[in-house]
Amino acid sequence: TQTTRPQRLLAAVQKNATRGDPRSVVKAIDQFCRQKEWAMNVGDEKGCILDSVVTEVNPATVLELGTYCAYSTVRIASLLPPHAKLITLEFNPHNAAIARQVIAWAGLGDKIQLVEGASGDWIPKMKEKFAIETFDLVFLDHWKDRYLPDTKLMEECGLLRKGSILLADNVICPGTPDYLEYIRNSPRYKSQYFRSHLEYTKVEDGLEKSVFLG
Ligand SMILES: O=C(NCCNC(=O)c1cc(-c2ccc(F)cc2)cc(O)c1O)c1cc(O)ncn1
Ligand SMILES: [Mg+2]
Repeated sequence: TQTTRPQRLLAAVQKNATRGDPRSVVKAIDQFCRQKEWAMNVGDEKGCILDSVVTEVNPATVLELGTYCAYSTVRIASLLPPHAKLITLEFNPHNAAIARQVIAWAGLGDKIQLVEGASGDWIPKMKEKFAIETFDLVFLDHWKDRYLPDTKLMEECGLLRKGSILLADNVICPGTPDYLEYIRNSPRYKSQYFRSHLEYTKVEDGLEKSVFLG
């Protein structure tokens, strides 16, 4: 029977990446997406911007919304300090199953907790379920119409502290107009746009980095 794109992406990781070497997993996925099939990973160009933000923030707690095949999950976790924790939420059970295997191949199982379900359901449970106070860094890369409601929900649930960083993918393509409007005009955030391109293409896209001012 026909395989899915996430299954073919996982096969490329298992074929071309070295077990326990997260950067080789990232490289294998980028090669697959450039040479074989496009997939909606943040990619290598925006990935370099993501790397620079992660190393600058040096977060102890990270929340990723939208795991997909765990490309950015592995990319972020490979840069975290020893006892840091990354929680990643994925709605789609098939994607989650593939992501778990990519994370395992990278050898990052002890840094990453993958949670299956809808972000709107899980965000209010974060504190009690995962003994989290606040997140130092949030990477938004899930459904584009969930960025704004989930950001408001994180504020309401006290998951952001003065200095928490939100980094949002795809603010141009596919686009998150309501989120951009809110975050750029809210007195509670200081925002900065990093211009780039949609993964593996020449189409404009970018990342929006926002500091929560408390
Ligand atoms: O997270 C869930 N989907 C992936 C979100 N990510 C995207 O949709 C996404 C899309 C694109 C993209 C860009 C151009 C184009 F022509 C087609 C797709 C790029 C990206 O970089 C993304 O991140 C999800 C699934 C589900 O069933 N329920 C809840 N959430
Ligand atoms: Mg994206």
